[in-house]
Amino acid sequence: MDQPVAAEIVNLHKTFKTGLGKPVVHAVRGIDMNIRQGEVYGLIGPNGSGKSTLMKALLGLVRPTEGSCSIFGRSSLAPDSKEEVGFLPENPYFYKFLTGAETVSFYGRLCGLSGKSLKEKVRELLELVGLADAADRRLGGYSKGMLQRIGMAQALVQSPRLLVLDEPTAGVDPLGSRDIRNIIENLKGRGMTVFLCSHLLEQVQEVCDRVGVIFKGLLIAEGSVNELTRDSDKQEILLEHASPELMERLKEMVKEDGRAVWLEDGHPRNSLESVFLKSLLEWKEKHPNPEP
Ligand SMILES: Nc1ncnc2c1ncn2[C@@H]1O[C@H](COP(=O)(O)OP(=O)(O)OP(=O)(O)O)[C@@H](O)[C@H]1O
Repeated sequence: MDQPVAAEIVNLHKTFKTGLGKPVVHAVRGIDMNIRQGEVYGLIGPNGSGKSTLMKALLGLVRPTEGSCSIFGRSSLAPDSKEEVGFLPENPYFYKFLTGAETVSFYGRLCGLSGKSLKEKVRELLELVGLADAADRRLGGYSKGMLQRIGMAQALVQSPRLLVLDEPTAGVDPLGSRDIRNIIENLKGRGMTVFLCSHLLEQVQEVCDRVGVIFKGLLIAEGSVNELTRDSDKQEILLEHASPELMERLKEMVKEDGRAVWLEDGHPRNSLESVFLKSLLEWKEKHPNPEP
């Protein structure tokens, strides 16, 4: 049975006027989409395809030209719909002179937290995003990946049930991206619904349960990662240490059956990103205390 819906987008259209006598821009052209409770949904699409506009409409930051958006059954245009949602924008701005702890505390106060509960929340979130050790360092000295993680802590400060992330790993190196993916997986394990957009397809593939593909304001494909990536016309057999003779025999058998058979160069490929991460992890294991 399908999970209950966390966010619903119905026949969403958004056009922008760009000036007197100039043509309007159709950023989103009639999108229907559901984000189910507890899932990680990834929206992918090239630059200018309408991802941010759709997210902003869902967050009630832009008013639909036509159609509607709702979060846990409440219209996105209603102020109380914001109570359940945390947002990390594409290029968040933070005060560089504040420390990590002060930053999260600042956003916590804006959300009405104070005293012991605020202190406890700040500690818990810095722990969750892996910045407990950097809590008292100023943001001016944080890396891009650390800033994105502080951004996630900020988005989580009011304990939302839906987390919306606009390009959470943009400009972050593969190690930093992996940290962010781990946080998303951890949040999913705690029952959080996550809606993210990205053009880093491989990362979306690794972390998302379902993916929507948006192009020129239209949702042109949607499904689970398995459904979308499976080539149902073909089957792949992986053999360990197969001898050339065995390979020849197998090829002959398949040919006798009248089917096409391909033998690439014999070995399946890992993604460059997974090779890069694996090499770094192996090196770190071998060098637990590297020289600075
Ligand atoms: N405020 C605005 N005024 C006019 N046009 C806009 C406005 N916001 C977005 N657009 C246009 O709407 C279209 C979709 O933009 P949007 O930012 O939603 O795309 P995107 O997929 O998020 O792109 P990117 O990956 O580059 O962030 C683009 O043609 C953009 O120029």
